Amino acid sequence: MADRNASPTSTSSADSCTTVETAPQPPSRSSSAASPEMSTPPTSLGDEASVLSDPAKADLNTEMNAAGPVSPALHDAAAAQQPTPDASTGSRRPARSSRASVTTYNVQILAGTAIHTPTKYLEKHHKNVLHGSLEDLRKTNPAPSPKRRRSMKAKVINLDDIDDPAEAQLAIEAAQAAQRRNTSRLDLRKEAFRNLTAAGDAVGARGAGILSTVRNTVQNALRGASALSRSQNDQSDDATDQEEKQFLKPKTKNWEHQGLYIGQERTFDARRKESQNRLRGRVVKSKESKILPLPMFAGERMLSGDYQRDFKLPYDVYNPLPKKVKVDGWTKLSRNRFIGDSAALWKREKQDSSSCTCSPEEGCGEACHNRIMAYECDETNCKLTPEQCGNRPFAQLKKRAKGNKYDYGVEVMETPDKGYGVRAMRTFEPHQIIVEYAGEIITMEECERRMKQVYKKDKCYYLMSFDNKMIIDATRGTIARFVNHSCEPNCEMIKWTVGGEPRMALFAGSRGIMTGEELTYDYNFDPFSLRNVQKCCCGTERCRGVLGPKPKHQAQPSLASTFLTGTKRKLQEMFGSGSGSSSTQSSPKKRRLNGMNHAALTKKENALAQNVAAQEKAKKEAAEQAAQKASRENRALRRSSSMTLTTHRSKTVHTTSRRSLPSLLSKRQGALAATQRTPKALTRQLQHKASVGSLGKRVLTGKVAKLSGSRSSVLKRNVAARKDKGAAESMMPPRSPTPEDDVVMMDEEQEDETINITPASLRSAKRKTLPQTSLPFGSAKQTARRTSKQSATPASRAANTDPFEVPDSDDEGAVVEEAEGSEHPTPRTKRRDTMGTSTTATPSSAKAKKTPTRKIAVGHAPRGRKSIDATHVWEKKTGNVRDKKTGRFSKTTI
Ligand SMILES: C[S@@+](CC[C@H](N)C(=O)[O-])C[C@H]1O[C@@H](n2cnc3c(N)ncnc32)[C@H](O)[C@@H]1O
Repeated sequence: MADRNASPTSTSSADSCTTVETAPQPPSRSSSAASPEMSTPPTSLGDEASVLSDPAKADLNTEMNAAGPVSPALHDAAAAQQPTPDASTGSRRPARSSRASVTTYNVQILAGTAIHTPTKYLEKHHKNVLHGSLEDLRKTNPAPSPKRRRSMKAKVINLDDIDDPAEAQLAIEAAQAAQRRNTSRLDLRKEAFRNLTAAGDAVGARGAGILSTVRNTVQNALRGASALSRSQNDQSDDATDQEEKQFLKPKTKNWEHQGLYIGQERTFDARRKESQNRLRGRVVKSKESKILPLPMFAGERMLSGDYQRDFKLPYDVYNPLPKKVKVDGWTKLSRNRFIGDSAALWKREKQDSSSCTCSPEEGCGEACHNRIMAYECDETNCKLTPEQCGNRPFAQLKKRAKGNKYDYGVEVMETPDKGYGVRAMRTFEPHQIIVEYAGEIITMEECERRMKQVYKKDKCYYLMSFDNKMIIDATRGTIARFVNHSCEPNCEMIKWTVGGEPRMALFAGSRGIMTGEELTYDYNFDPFSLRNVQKCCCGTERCRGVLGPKPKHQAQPSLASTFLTGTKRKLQEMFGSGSGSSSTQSSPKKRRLNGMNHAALTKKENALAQNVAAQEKAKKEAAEQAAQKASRENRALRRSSSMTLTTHRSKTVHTTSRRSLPSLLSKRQGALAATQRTPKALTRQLQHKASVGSLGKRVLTGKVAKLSGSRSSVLKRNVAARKDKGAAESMMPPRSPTPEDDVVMMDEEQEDETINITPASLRSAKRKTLPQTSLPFGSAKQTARRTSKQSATPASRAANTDPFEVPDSDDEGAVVEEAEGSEHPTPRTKRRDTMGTSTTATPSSAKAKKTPTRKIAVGHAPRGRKSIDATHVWEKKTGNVRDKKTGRFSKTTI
């Protein structure tokens, strides 16, 4: 070991393999150079103690300064003094480290792939091999400051000064590393200088002058280079310090410096797609002024108009959920799946063959037929390409699902009081599709079974009624199942037909959706039983308090609906007085209401019930108001009935004018026609009217008689009575029909029709009345003729007889009628029908006979006026002029 220690000191890093040359040893020390141990330098830290214990090595000083590398000349000299292994004796090749002149390279270092931290510096290594962990070392010897480190570099470190062997080792390694850094470049320069000197020697005195100039230049350059190198070193140290500082400092967000509009041009519209914004930005960019106006002039402008703009918050500002929410017990399905019998029972309706006729310019926009009907366009029903067509929301959704999560655009979130919810991760345009509501399609029976058995303890239900009386159960379904209810929602759940199949999806409302908004829609929730009524926590201004059904739209009460609300049945419904009646029992809605009433009484302390009670109260108040209104109407009805009936009894016609009577009669016929359709309803109505008095009873008898078969007898009697008094009547001053008259008639008719009238039927009736205005007079006349010939029964003909008209024997089969309720009588064409009785008809009335529902519109003045116009047109067209006295038409001969 002693001999080995006497070998030329060279330390090598196991990892770097770079030979570090140290000062040459005096020859005396290399006396035992031939010793084989000499060529075995300490290669492991295990040898460290022996190395450091060697006095020869302990004396060794390592130069650490930048100019430290030994010149090759010196190096060569030293090499010359080095004992060479005895060729004769040395059967062994000397160790590589002993060949001081040989420079070894580490390919990893040269390639830059070397690991920076040699194993020996690693914590574990130090712990095991050295004295304690690096951490402890660091504590006892705190790292020098960068300044001190620099000064240390300039110093020659005497290893004797270092007590701690580990630190000594580190110092040596650091010195070697520093030397390595500096030598490579400087060695090249020195090499160049040496070559020049050698060249000068070679060329002799002649070229010495030139070469000395060159040498001076090189020397200067070298000096500059070394200065540069030093400054570079300093700079690199500074850069390292900077880096360290950067590393320690927490990262700052861009938006903290640049504001909420970061990356958003002035033209940015948060509701548009990124691509659209980019496109828009490119167009408008050139116009934008880069200089901001002074605030004193711009304040108002910036607060309003074009300058007011939405911004998009960076995701990490609004995202309070850094972690993805994991929902237990949710099996994700991405499309509908039939369960049990549902597949067999499902009626696959063929999609209507209607196709849109949009042009590429229109691009299936708002006016697209398919869009209006909530049909998705595809190649079978739209001739545009997918790129041109703007009505393929489900296809769009499919494409989005393949993109990243921001394309998909929704994520589950946790709400404070509603459990999970769904939030937008992007903006959505108004009415843009967001996510499909898909799940298991089950039958009603299966739904009931699941409710009773599987979900009986659940508080959240994911059931939604679907097409074909089926239910979508999204307990296993898409993320749409988590969308919560709101009384003022920002989305809508809409059923679409896609490729002939119905599908449900959530669409953005008319306001669009901003990034980060919670998505909601109105559940219009049917709780099935009071036990399921849930308190609503939507927190909106118009919150209904419970997850209950939507209140019916409070439309402006039309004249017809006003009368509808006045009927007995409606009143009974509202007051619930007829709770024992079959009609009340049969209505599930009413059953629910009654149930809710009962529960509200029993659960006094329950806040939920209070809400329900409040709703009930509001409903009752509304009903009371309606009742008051109805009683006013009833009074009017009584007055009017008694007036009309009085005239009948006393056989004096002094309350109806010549003009109004026919219309009155035709209205009665309308009522009669209605009674034929709904005898039960009439009976109820008559029972109600019976309470009016004895006169009412007469009417009641009469009407019941009609029901039993002799429906026209009463009218005939009345007509006869009127005929008797025709002359007297014609003398009477004509009385314009009062609103009360109209009320009576409308009420009668409405009451008769009540059972069958729905808002839809009203609408359809309205629609049916409209075309008459555009009906060509001639065709109407023909229709009327046809109608009178084909459908008029003797009874109806009798009923239609105008008591004030003298039958005209000349015009056989003509139909004559006066516009009902018209203030201006329509010129009448009077024809005798085959039975010898005359009927009246206008274009409109002719049609009315075909469509009895039009009786609802009896008494509308505009119809009369329009008929007049039509007659005039006909007169003009045909050249026939009506004789006002006879009412006949004759050809004008001018
Ligand atoms: C279809 S789930 C919606 C997702 C549900 N929040 C969850 O955590 O799974 C319907 C249930 O959510 C709750 N919910 C939805 N909207 C609510 C609201 N506005 N107020 C209170 N609860 C609500 C009710 O419990 C309801 O039965």
